[in-house]
Amino acid sequence: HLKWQNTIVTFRIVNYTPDLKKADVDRAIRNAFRIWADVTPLTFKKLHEGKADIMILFGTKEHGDFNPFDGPDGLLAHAYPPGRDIGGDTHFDEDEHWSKDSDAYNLFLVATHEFGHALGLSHSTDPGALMYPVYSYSQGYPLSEDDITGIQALYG
Ligand SMILES: CC(C)C[C@H](C(=O)NO)C(=O)N[C@@H](CC(=O)O)C(=O)NCc1ccccc1
Ligand SMILES: [Ca+2]
Ligand SMILES: [Zn+2]
Repeated sequence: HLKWQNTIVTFRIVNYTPDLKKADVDRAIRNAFRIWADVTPLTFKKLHEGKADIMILFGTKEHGDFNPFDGPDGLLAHAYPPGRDIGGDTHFDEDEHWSKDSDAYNLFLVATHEFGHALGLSHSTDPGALMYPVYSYSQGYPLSEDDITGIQALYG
């Protein structure tokens, strides 16, 4: 599929980074989903066990999907487009430092970018877009017009 067929999309945080308090990870993930929920008809439901649409985990190097991470910097995270099984799953490179401020790398910002992929967006060529391929820290609202146009072309 290009997109999720249900308006309720489930997610589960399978493990946590030691870089942040559990509550900070939960908040960053919740806020990242809210950004997309606010511009689509989608609702995101957190599961505490079992198989969710979007399984979220932190791992290093080879972490179970044959798309290994690469140590500090470089690849930060990846997410699979909508679909069964690995579809939607979102993985973060635990060899990065995850932050809740301007320190590299801000978990909320990276998660919002990754969930864009998990909802079906690919990269943008617009340097002001959150879906631009390269991380850059910014405060305030993370989505550009380009991001919103993109997601509403899929789910609007
Ligand atoms: C080819 C993919 C798998 C590269 C990967 C990515 O885009 N994941 O969504 C990634 O980690 N990209 C790095 C940049 C790079 O590897 O060149 C990145 O900063 N991604 C996270 C990001 C990008 C833009 C805004 C916020 C977060
Ligand atoms: Ca890395
Ligand atoms: Zn990306």
